[in-house]
Amino acid sequence: MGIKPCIAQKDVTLHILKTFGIHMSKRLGQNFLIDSNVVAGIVAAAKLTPGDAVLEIGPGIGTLTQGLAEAGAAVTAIELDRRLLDVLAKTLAGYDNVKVIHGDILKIDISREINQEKYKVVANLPYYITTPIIMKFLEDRLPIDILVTMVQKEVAERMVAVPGGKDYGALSVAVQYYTQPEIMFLVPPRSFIPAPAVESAVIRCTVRSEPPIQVASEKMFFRVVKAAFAQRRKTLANSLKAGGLDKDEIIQVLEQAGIDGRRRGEQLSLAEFAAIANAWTNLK
Ligand SMILES: C[S@@+](CC[C@H](N)C(=O)[O-])C[C@H]1O[C@@H](n2cnc3c(N)ncnc32)[C@H](O)[C@@H]1O
Repeated sequence: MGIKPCIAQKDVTLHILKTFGIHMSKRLGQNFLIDSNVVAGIVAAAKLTPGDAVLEIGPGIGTLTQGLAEAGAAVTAIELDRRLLDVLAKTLAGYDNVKVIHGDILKIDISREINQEKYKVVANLPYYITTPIIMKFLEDRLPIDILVTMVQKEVAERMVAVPGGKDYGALSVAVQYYTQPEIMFLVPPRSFIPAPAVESAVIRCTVRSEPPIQVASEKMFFRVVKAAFAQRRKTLANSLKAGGLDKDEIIQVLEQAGIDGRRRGEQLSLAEFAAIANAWTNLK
């Protein structure tokens, strides 16, 4: 897909902001999309069919929201910046399939606002809270089937990373435990105003109906993952010690899991983390 910024959309955006006297807030991660190809790419990645319920986080001045509404989605858009509500009332006035709510996505009771059996999350996320938002949605097991979001390129790479590389970490394991993530396309800084300092990527996470591995206790699984990545250079045996096991327990756990304690967390697959967590659970 071509990703040339659309000059017309840039002019429209600047005109709207000027008309409403709005200065974009760095604190709220406001980098607005001005590239209609990127908007179309995000909408396509969400595989929308008319009537699909969509939760959009941070509609800004409504550029992506319009794309979603035109694809026939029933959009619920949550925006924190009160100043943008008047703008959105204007830019989205022609759509009866959009509901805008003023609120903080990390505090709002989402299931009250979007009372659907299944919905999709589509967003150009504020980068300062990308990971907490995605993790909250997944951990809370909201009834989401697809999550399509713009994130920093580095974050996207960490989400899809496989064992052995420098990008593989606790975020990779958690995202891959709950979903099948795919990087859809990269987005250059010039597709936004103001242009961010970093490159971006659109990622699609298809939520799994079942985890890819069997864990006796999810809490224990994530405890092991956290301990293994707390200090990346430590061997697994040392990480487990720091995670709360004594020497004998470590020997037992690793033996039962069939894993060499001299390996490091960054080399372990989800199945191997699960084997350690299950062996640890059996100790108790
Ligand atoms: C990167 S901009 C994207 C704007 C628009 N969707 C676009 O693509 O042009 C992020 C948006 O999220 C909003 N926002 C920031 N923090 C938020 C929060 N905690 N809850 C809801 N919206 C938030 C910002 O005000 C801004 O409108």
